[in-house]
This record gives sequence, C-alpha cells and structure tokens, in this order.
Amino acid sequence: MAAPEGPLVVGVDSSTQSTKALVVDAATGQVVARGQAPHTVSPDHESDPGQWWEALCRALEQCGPAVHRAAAVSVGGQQHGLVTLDAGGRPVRPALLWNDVRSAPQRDRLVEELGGPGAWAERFGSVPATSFTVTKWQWLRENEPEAAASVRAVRLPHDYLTERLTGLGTTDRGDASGTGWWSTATEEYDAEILERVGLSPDLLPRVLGHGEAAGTVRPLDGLPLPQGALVAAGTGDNMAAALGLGLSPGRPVLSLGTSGTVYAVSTTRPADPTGIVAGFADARTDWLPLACTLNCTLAVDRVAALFGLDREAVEAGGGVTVLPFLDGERTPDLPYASGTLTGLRHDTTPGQILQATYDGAVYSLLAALDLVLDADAAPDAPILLIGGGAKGTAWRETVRRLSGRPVQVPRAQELVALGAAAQAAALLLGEDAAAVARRWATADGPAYEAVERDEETLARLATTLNDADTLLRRH
Ligand SMILES: Nc1ncnc2c1ncn2[C@@H]1O[C@H](COP(=O)(O)OP(=O)(O)O)[C@@H](O)[C@H]1O
Ligand SMILES: O=C(CO)[C@@H](O)[C@H](O)COP(=O)(O)O
Repeated sequence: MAAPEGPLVVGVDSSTQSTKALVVDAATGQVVARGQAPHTVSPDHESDPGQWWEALCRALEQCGPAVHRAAAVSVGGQQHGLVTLDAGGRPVRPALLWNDVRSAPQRDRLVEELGGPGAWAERFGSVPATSFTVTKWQWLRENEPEAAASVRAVRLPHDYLTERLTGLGTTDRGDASGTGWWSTATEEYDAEILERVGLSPDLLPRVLGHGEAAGTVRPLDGLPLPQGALVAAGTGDNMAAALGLGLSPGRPVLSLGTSGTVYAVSTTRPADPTGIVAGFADARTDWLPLACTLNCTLAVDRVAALFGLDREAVEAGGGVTVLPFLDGERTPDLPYASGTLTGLRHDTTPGQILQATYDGAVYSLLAALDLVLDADAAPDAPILLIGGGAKGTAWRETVRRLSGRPVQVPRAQELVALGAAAQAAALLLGEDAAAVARRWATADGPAYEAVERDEETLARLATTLNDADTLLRRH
C-alpha cells in the first residue's frame, strides 16, 4: 500500500449490528486500516450503550498503529435510538433502538394530540414512526416511570459516543431531525412537544452548526485515539452515507442493511403527510427525504437459515409471496404485523421462498422510491446500492428486476464510516464534506444496466399486501 499523502482521519459507523472504524488518508480517501466489532441486540431491540463504546475501542484497536496518528475523528450512528443517562453519564437502562415497535400506542396518541399527520409533517418534516425517539421517551415514561424520572441526559447513539470522546453533549441537525422534538421548520428544539412529553430541553445535547467541531479527544484509558485530535459533529448513519457518497440532489440511494432505506438529497424541505417519507435534515444544510423498512437483510438471512440455505441459493418461479414483516413494519406502517407466506404449493421449493423474501423486502423500498425523489430528479439515474446486502448478487439482481432501473454498486463498502471520515477530513482541512467524498471518488463502482421490470411479481405483492391488510393490522 502506498504511503499516505495527507493527514489521517478516522470515520466510525456505529450501526445496529456492529461498529466499524476506518483510518483514511484525508488527501486521497485511501483506506489505510479498518476494524469491526459486533453489538448485542436483545429480542426486544435494546442494546447497551456501554457495549457500543467497548466495540468502538476494539474496532479502533484493530486498526493498529495508524489510528494513533489520526488528526480528526467523526462518528456516524444508527438513528433514533433513545439513550438515557444518569447524573454520572451512565446509561439508566439499555437503549431503545429504532426497530423497536413497542411505542406504537404512544406514537398514535402523540400524532393525534399535536393536530394529526399534516401538522406533524409541516412542523417536524415527518409523521413520526415508532422509530422516532419522542415515541420511545413517551413509552419509557408510561412503562418505566422510575427510570424516566432518574434520567439527567437524553442522547442519540452517535451523540453518546461523541460525548464519551469529548466530554461535551452535542448532536447535529441530521440526527436531531429523527427525534420528533427538533422542528425542521424552525431548526430548533420544539418547546411544545417537549413540554407535552415532560422532557426538559436542558437534558438534550446542543445542536452543532454546519462545519462546527464537537470538541477534541480527551485523555481516556483504553482509547487508542490521540488526545487532542479534532472531533467532528458526527451524524445519523444514513446522513453519513449520503456524505460518504458525495451525493448530489436527486440521485437515489438504496441501502440494504439491518434496515432497508431509500433516500436522496434534496434542496427542498420535505413534509409528507402520508408518513411514508421521513423529512430528515442532512448533515450539511440540505435535506434527506428517506423511507425506511424494519425488515431487510436479517429477514432474508432468517428465512435462509430456516431452510438451511446459503443466502444466494435463490430459485425463480413458483408464484409464492412473502411479506417479510418479522419485526412489525414501518414502511408500510404496520407496527403490529408479522411475516406472511402465501401461494404455497406441493412443488414450491425453499429457494423460491427465499427469492420471494428478497422480493418482499425490496418491494416496500421501491414502492417509496418515487416519493423520496424530487420532481426534477432524472428518472433513469442509476440507483446507488450500498450497505452489507449490496455485496450480494441475489440482492442486486432483485433490485434490478423489480426496479427496472440501472444500478451502480460503489466499490467502497463502508459508506457510513467513509462519510464520517469525510466529515472529519472536512473539519480538519476546512473543506465541504461532500466535496471531500467526491474528490475521494467513493461512489465509483460497477454499473449494471436496466432490465425489464418484473410487473407480474410487483402486482402479486401489491395485491397480497392489500388483501392481507386486516391480518397485518391485528394487535
Ligand atoms: N456478502 C454478502 N452478501 C449479501 N449480504 C451480506 C453479505 N455480507 C453481509 N451481508 C448482509 O449485510 C447485513 C449487515 O449489513 P450492514 O449494512 O453492515 O448492517 P448495519 O449497518 O445495519 O449493522 C447482514 O445482516 C448480512 O445479511
Ligand atoms: O431508522 C433508520 C432510519 O430512519 C435506520 O436506517 C437506522 O438508522 C438503522 O440503520 P442500520 O443499522 O440499518 O444502518
């Protein structure tokens, strides 16, 4: 590997299943070292924030000597999770994660109390899903009042890790826009909703301005980063991936990870009253309209494991339909749903059921694709396919067949961590983070041309979803 040309920066992706760390040459974008350590997620979709910190230290350790030379660092993290801290900065309880749907009743009440879906979309950019932090906080107040009363600070996953690095309570507008208590209309915390859910703004982190530093790395035992290194604002993982791709407005991204997401950068503030599109802010000064599913790679992996199949062992044909809502679902909004399988015959094969699971997972994302794109987005722009699933042939071919659009798979695999690294480099060098990523050519990779859209499968999925509606809404 060639010697680095520029200073070294570190980008961190603390997502649902693991923490990944990259040491990157700020001049060229070359990845000099990498590390990864797993997280534990309970069946209730809770994780111990302390374990994220340990995973971060382990992932950095794996990067070897290069990490000791880092001049700046930034953390991208899974969005929405409710991290509650006591007066000593210790977690009061495990974090409630984005894919926990237990707060559905609280969500329904909050939507109603603040004037309905249209009012929420106008004020917060989004009609909250059960993923949104405000619904989780309300769940905690109602179900564990003693724990809620002992909380002295509320953080998102990336805020928690950034604060452990710097000692300062900060967040950014991208991640703040997924809480449900930060208004995209005013770009400030919303006093009315905070009062309604009994949360003092004093318990929340300061929202940093674009390009502002979160602080510097303080001396900490077991942390291989150099003391005094710059710490950038960090952001939510989808916002970090958008930075990591150097995304221009109107370019669609489909991310296949624990969550499935489809999004684009927009210069117009989104406000979708149907709730399908979340109107997030991006990590710069634009917007990131995004639709998210709760069931993506893990649903496919579960079905493959049930049949003892490799995840690539798909077979075409058979007419079977899978709605893979193993964790309930957010897009479409069916928090009480479970998975369904219809169209089973004597000659249906396990490989066909596996293919149908991919189809079901991709269908929901593609159904939202047009809604996240601006009217002026090019209809034939290739979909950028990222996330762990983008490494798989079956995922890529399913996206091509069901979208009928060209697909491009960036060679760079860790776009969230790269986006965080670009944010760190931007802070260090006084540049724009997306411009840094474009200079690094992170979106380059093989392009796959459009194939004819599989209208028959799309129609069967649409009909099944419609017919199963009562079943999928049953509590
Ligand atoms: N070679 C591969 N082919 C297809 N899928 C893969 C491959 N490697 C990993 N995955 C999938 O990627 C998922 C993890 O994706 P990732 O984006 O890292 O998740 P997250 O960021 O949510 O923690 C796993 O659940 C797995 O199913
Ligand atoms: O809730 C959302 C987006 O709104 C999820 O995309 C989370 O941000 C989790 O991301 P991954 O761990 O799947 O990357």
